Amino acid sequence: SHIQLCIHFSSKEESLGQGSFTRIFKGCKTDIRDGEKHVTEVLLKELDVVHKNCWESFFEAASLMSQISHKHLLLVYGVSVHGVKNIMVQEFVKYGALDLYLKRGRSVSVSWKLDVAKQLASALNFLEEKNIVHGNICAKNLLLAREGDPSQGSFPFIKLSDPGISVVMLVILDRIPWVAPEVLEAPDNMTLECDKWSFGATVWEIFNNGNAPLRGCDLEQKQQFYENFQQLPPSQWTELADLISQCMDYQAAFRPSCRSIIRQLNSLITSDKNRKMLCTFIHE
Ligand SMILES: N#Cc1ccc(Nc2nc(N)cc(-n3cnc(CCO)c3)n2)cc1
Repeated sequence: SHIQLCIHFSSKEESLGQGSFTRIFKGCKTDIRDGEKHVTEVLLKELDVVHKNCWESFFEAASLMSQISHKHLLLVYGVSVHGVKNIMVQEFVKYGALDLYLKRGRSVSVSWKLDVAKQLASALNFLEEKNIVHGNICAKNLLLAREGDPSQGSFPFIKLSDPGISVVMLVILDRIPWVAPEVLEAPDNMTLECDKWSFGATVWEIFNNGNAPLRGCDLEQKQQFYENFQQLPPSQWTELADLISQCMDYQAAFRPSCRSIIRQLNSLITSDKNRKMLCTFIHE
């Protein structure tokens, strides 16, 4: 059914931040259904006017997300074109982008991080089953809907955001080390395996307080990273480091399936529980 979508800026609040070539604002949308008014908080993602030529890619990202629905995929209500303004209307996710949340020094537990990684893996598994490539898996595109408080037994809840402007548009080098190396050769044949590479880089971010891998490296050094088949600095936790390096295998075909990723995450979760039990046991 055609949902009447009339967007109005509740107030043109200052930008909440930005994505690539976009600025984000908080707004609200009013739906009129069977004569009743429903006002919903929304996130307005506005494509910078200077990057208007990317509007196809911007809308491609929006339509990707609106075709499918899954609990860990961001809900995209629609798009609106006002003159030169291209705006994507998304559900407003309470705590925003995960990288900023982690950088703000929130101390979160290992089990919190593993739970987030597992939620991302299940979103990837869902996309893989539909043979849909996301193309921009990274902590900036993970949105935190619930903080979770393990002492209360509640867990975090994340939503995977739209991929944003396609990697072909962006300076591909800017996406190293999230973009799989084979994409540099052929940018338009992104495969499901590319998302597995990005999954590895994103888990690395989650376990490094949201800090971007290769932070501070210039474009030359980023290119060297791939040319020399380098790996990210491994975690002390060998099993975690193994999972990340399996995902970031330079041979796309060797990267693990989503099922294998989820299986390995489950065993990390179990060994983390055992470690905690052992610690409490020893301290008692
Ligand atoms: N302080 C604060 C605060 C900011 C934002 C939100 N909420 C929200 N909801 C969304 N649907 C998308 C995003 N979002 C954030 N950064 C990007 C660009 C990278 O994707 C997208 N943020 C909540 C709190």
